[in-house]
Amino acid sequence: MSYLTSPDAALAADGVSKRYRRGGPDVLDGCGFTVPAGVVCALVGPNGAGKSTLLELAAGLQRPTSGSVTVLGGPPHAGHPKVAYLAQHRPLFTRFTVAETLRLGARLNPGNWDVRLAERIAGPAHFHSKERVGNLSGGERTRIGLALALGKRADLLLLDEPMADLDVLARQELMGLLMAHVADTGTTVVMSSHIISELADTCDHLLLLDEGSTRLCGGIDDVTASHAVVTFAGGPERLAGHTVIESRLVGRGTSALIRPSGAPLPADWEVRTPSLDELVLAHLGTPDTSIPLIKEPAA
Ligand SMILES: Nc1ncnc2c1ncn2[C@@H]1O[C@H](COP(=O)(O)OP(=O)(O)OP(=O)(O)O)[C@@H](O)[C@H]1O
Repeated sequence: MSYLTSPDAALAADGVSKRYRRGGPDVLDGCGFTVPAGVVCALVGPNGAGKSTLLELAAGLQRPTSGSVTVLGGPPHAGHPKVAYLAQHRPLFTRFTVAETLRLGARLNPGNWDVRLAERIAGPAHFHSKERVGNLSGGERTRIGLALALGKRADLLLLDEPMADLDVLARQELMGLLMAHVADTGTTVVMSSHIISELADTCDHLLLLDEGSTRLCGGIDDVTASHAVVTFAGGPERLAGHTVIESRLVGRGTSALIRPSGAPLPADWEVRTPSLDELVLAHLGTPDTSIPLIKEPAA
């Protein structure tokens, strides 16, 4: 499947494969999608699906084995002035103090550094300025990483599990700051996470990876509206003609998550739109990747 790179795309991949070593497995395998500018995109998928690899390709820290990645209309490269990347392992200079780390952020982004936002996230209200980064906890390092990423005033924020090791209050505070920043600036965000319910509240776009391929990509409202949870009396043979993502017997009836064929559904069926959780779980439980599940980008 070919994905045309729209001029409005913040991030696009076309036939991207990635193999880390010769003879090794394809971590990404012909992956294609478009993330439009201005969206907050949830990047989801099981462990090992290739989410971090994809973000590293977009950040220019890895190169695809084949295919192409486009970032803000051009090729990705490390140190892109308009792209900020929060890596999963939060690489920071451990001997630096917190204050030195924020000063480095300012120095690396001359004329383009939001000192107020960076200080709000990781300033004196949170850290003693002489605290060494190497002594901080995982959640505290995440806070510093987010300060560096958001302070950069980037057009594209690539965030690898940004809330993973934060406590509940910090999560609420930093997600709130991130969303306010996005509302103010229109920054595009691609954010991986395993906590789908949290993403449902904050993201408007979905990119679902499984075994290195795109399973679903599109606006969350569009993607959920193109599916239905249906419940009816009788067996699964009544689902013929629809694309069945998941089905199970309930009592004497059937409950299923389907992509309706377009024909009117029988009047005796109960029908509702799935939640994002239901949709993602059902797709990840479906091994058949040949079903055309991906929403094509608009021409
Ligand atoms: N530098 C590397 N060298 C070799 N293999 C790698 C490297 N980085 C990742 N991999 C492999 O690529 C696969 C995908 O890893 P990746 O970290 O991209 O997945 P992920 O979807 O982010 O997983 P998780 O949800 O667990 O963070 C894994 O099997 C991993 O072992």
